[in-house]
Amino acid sequence: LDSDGPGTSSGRRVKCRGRRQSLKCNPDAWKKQCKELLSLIYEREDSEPFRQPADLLSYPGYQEQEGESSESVVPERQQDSSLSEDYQDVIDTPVDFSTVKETLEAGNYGSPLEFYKDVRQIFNNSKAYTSNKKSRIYSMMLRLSALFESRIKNIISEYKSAIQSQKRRRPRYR
Ligand SMILES: COCCNC(=O)N1CCN(C(=O)c2ccc(C)o2)CC1
Repeated sequence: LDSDGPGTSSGRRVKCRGRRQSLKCNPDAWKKQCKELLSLIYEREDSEPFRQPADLLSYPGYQEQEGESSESVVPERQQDSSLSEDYQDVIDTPVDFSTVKETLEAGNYGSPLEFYKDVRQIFNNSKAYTSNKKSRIYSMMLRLSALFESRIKNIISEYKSAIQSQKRRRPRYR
């Protein structure tokens, strides 16, 4: 954590003086940060397969994209678009970004850790479902997961330090 100016000469980290509104101290800052991260994810084409619940009945196109060439290569899963039953067999907790977005906007996440858990489930489902590490959707998931992990770790560490500084500070009498 970077020092916060003169108050740190004694080596004590003075982090959350004065108003709670400053970014480092506000234990609610994570909500806006997660909304911004979600917008960034939606801007990426890589998120397209993960914005709606998996349903290959409406997206048979994915099976063509799995094979290298267009000839009758057996696509990753069944030849017909029955992936959705198969998908439900394989994946116990289906989740996609539309449900994560709704939960966040409804204020139903108590912390960024709960948000993180749901988003990581999206990626783990894709890992569990893919039978070919070179599949297009799998590579989209890997790129998106790398972006997400690089951004969520600061949101979570700022949240944890804001909570910590809240515990250590003297109780303020109203
Ligand atoms: C436009 O979005 C349609 C809804 N989404 C999906 O249908 N899918 C996204 C989830 N999913 C996979 O992660 C996956 C891994 C490997 C393969 C072949 O698919 C299955 C397909």
